[in-house]
Amino acid sequence: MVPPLPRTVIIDYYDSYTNNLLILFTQLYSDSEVLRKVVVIKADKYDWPTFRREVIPNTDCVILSPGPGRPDHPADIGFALELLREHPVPILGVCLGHQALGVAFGGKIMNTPKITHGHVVRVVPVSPPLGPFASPIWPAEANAGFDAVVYNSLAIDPASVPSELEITAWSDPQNGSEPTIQGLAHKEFPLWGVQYHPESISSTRGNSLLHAFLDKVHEFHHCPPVYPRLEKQIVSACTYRVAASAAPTRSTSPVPGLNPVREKARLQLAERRFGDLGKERETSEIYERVVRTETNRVGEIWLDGKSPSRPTTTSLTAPTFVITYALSTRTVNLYTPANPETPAASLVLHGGETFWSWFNAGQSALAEKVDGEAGGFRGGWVGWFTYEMKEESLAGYRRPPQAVVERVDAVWSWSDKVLERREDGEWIARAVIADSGSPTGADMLDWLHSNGVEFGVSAASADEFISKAEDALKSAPQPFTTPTPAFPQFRPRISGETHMSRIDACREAIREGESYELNQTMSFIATLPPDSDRYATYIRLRRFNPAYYSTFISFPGILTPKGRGLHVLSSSPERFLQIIGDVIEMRPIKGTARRVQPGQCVCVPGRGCGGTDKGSEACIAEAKYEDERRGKELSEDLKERAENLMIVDLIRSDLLSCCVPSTVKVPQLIALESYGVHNLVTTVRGTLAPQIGAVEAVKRCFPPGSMTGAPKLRSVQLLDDFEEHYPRGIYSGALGYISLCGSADLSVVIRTMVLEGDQLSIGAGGAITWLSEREGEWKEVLTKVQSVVGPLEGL
Ligand SMILES: C=C(O[C@@H]1C=C(C(=O)O)C=C[C@H]1O)C(=O)O
Ligand SMILES: NC(=O)CC[C@H](N)C(=O)O
Repeated sequence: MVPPLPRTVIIDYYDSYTNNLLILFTQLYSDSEVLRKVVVIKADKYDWPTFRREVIPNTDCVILSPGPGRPDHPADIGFALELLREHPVPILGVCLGHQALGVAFGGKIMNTPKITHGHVVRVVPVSPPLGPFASPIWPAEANAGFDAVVYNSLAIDPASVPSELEITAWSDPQNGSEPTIQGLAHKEFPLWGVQYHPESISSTRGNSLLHAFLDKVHEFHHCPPVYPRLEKQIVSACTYRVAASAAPTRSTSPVPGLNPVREKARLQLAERRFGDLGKERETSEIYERVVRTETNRVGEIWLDGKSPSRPTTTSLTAPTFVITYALSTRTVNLYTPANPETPAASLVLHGGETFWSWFNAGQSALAEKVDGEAGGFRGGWVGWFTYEMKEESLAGYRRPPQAVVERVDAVWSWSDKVLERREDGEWIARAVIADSGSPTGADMLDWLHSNGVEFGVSAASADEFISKAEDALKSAPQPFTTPTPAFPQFRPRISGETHMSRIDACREAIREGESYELNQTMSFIATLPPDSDRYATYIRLRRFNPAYYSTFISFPGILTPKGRGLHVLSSSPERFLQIIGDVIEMRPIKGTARRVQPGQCVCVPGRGCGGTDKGSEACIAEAKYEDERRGKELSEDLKERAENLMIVDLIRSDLLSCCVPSTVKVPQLIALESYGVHNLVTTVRGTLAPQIGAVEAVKRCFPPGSMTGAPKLRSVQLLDDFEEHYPRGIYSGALGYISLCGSADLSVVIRTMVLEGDQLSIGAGGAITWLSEREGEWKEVLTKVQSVVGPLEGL
């Protein structure tokens, strides 16, 4: 029987897996019960005297989360040792929390004999069973051993286990190394710890462990029929409880207390489908005719999505204004077509406002005014958040010394008119019509409005656009004549040796327990020769390396520290986050292997053509065989699978911060997808909690976990240092659309050329784990860059 749910405080040591514990709760209780009774609180939210005075009397049990660092470092573990020694309520420690239990009573920390992150090990409870494994709730058959995932560099030294504690489980020596302690229990008090991660997607018996713990908690409190609600002030300290903290910020209307008056200004979504018209046409030609000829625009956008084997929707549009944001001065600049090189207006954000909250409130207000079918890009925002926007999204982030130069840290442009090409080739013209006036009602909208910006166009203007699109589709095809010049040769910004020494530093940090995985990156640079056409360069890119998120975005007027003009030529294969209706999906990629290129001969003497008859049937068959072999090898590689699993668990936890807890699921775990390179891809999906706007959801998951490593916060801070605070910029950020209706689709910005002035750059990196080899990782970086820009200078 499942006991009534006690009030549970989960203390989060800034781990990226903590929220996943909520999933275990939802396997035993309903979402609404979990939302009422379980809170996640950051470890530094309270000091010990305050926690003891205000939280302890209002909680029935505590869970200590996993985390980076060591339980014998007060900076990492806060007041946990005092709490454990005083044990006013039952406590369950997970990984770092478990290690803290050992240390609190005198145990010592050592490096585990085999540092392992993201691997499944066999955990074997001692016999006769003790602690949780002796509970009547715990399935007896699991005492023969069960599979669980571990993420640890450190462990309690078995020789140091204090006499008050007993070991409840070991890792199976058949795991290939000396057994390590996997469970501890206090002999007298209800204090338990597990070294493994019961909440990982690939662990078994997670909810049995939680059930056994809660049963113990219930017994400790003499089995009351029901537990009280959590106090308000504890609830408001909770970090995942979406409804509490997601209310739009500082919206200036409606007036509280009044029935909301249905505002006059509404936005209609109009569409015109063209059936078979122009289905056979080249997208580039229509783009040139419809978008590039537009005069009232600040740039051009081609959300291309040119995947060879996975059809995607394409959107073409000429944005009518663009806003940029600079973190260092907290300034928003507005550029309009009247003078695309000088901001028409600037605004400094004040107080607790961030660009995220300001944008979210504006977009949420817009979404409320939309009439028409949601889903996909219906007009609205296209742009990106650079990696540096983590400064305003990541709770606990220690800001670097402010950059002297004012960078362009976020860019979002607006489009009312979009020409879409559906997956099946059909063209659709879309327009946002505002015949009843432009909406206001949030700071962002009011500011834009006061600077002459209108959302939506008149019905007449929409008709004009539809006719223009129709004319283009009906026009006589003209062959593409723009020459597509070769890419300039890129060179690494730092040497391979330097990158590899940073890899060593990453591994050292992992050895010390500071991180489980670090996505270390660097950049490659080139100068675009004068007279080069960036559009033509993009055309070359989409031929050379078509990808699911292929994109061309160009703002010639924006001023960057490297010169005027900011352009993105992207061939990212990776989805960061998609929202359709209330379904949110993320698709992290981890695990990359080189493919056999079309026409490449990989035959060796005795196989295929033996290297003597390139292009022959035997040669082609061997190339196919070798390509598949590389894919299979990647899928079965334990190191690559572990890298992927680590990010999957992190992404689940990110989604739990904005979704209804029980809805966060992994429909596809570690699948092979092969486009320009072979990749391992996982799909994680959930239902967005009510009141969470699209921008807020992006913020809660930003920066993309596959570009940081895990745990996210500590890994990001370490990488900042290792990468010497060189800004990653658009690379590693998120790029795509946020439709005014609330749908969104953003890629993780990888495999992408960024052009600022005439300076081109492309970033690349890879996940470093304890098992990484510096040469292999360096090669992986080169593989990724070469898949986009071809041969590199001097390499
Ligand atoms: C860091 C990059 O890629 C990331 C790292 C990957 C990996 O380690 O296998 C795969 C895809 C991306 O999430 C990059 O392409 O620059
Ligand atoms: N996952 C964890 O909690 C890790 C704990 C500790 N930092 C270690 O590496 O062992």
